Amino acid sequence: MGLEAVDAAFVQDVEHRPKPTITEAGGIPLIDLSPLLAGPVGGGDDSCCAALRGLVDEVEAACRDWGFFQVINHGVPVELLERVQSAAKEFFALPPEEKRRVRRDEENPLGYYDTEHTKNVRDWKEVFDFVVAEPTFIPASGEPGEERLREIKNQWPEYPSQFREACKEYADGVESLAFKLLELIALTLRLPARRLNGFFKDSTSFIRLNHYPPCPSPHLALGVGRHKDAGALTVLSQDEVGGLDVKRKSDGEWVRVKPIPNSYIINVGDIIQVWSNDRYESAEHRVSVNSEKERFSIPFFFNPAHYTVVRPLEELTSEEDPAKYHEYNWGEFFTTRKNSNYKKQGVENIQIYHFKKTQ
Ligand SMILES: O=C(O)CCC(=O)C(=O)O
Ligand SMILES: [Fe+2]
Repeated sequence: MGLEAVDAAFVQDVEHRPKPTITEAGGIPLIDLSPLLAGPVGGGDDSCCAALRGLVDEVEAACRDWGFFQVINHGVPVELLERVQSAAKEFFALPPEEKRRVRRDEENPLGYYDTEHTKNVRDWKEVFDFVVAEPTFIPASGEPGEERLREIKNQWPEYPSQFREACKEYADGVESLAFKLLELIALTLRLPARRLNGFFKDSTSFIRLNHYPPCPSPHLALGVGRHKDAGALTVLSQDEVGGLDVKRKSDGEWVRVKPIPNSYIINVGDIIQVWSNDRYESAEHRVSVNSEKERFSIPFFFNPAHYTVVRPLEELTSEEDPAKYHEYNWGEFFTTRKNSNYKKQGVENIQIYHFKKTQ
């Protein structure tokens, strides 16, 4: 990033700065997905069912108590991850002018950038974003009732030469894991396994390659400021350095997610919070940086089609348990959030609680 000392734009307000010591999150559930390797979530013979039921119970408790869990035996081939990790490392090691050839701008939100703001404070990171589905459409503006669409296009760098292929193959692998998790979550809500799949037909899912360079003032800045993920689910791979902190629901303490080789970190996003009418809550999280080691991570943001109207599922609401949210259009939300993260603004950006009904 070419910055020696921390520029004021990166400095967090005192109450949001990371403490010098942090608790390791021993309690974050670790879930073994091997019962899923046998076949589709909804089908299967009786021998798989006891294991699948056990798995559904574990996922339910994790979504309810944490909004976060880690999975192993997830079925994504490790070679796909290794290939995209080395492509990301090589890309971020390129000279700034080379990376800027695929820089995002106000027109196209995809590609390289190092100027993201979370809640109006600049993040200590550089990223490369690409969408999984080609073409991907979003509303032309975040204005309510906008009918014009705009295609957002991937921008691929010339170097490293295997970058595009590695990204695309990884996207396919991690997307199939996301669908399995979605089906498991549907089962935890006592819905048919495939109840939520249709929302992802024209998905706006995207993958972000994150690079957090060593930071001279890790007690003042954050790699990503505290936030909740706006989409349905996030499937994250982090390297061995560590730095992801989750706000523990039980006591509001920030706890560090321990890196586990060849695992994924899964978190419920705002859309599942709304669909489930608050049975599950998206957990607040952030990324701390350190002065010695750079860190790489790769989240897959599993997002529905832009035209999805997000509202509590009718199966999960009743007269006694009415919808806790006003409905909203996902494309509008997504476009508004993308625009506001691009530069510092005077006001808070769009948040899910803005749609909460007053009780
Ligand atoms: O780098 C990480 O571990 C998490 C990043 C994150 O939370 C995000 O990009 O939304
Ligand atoms: Fe996040």
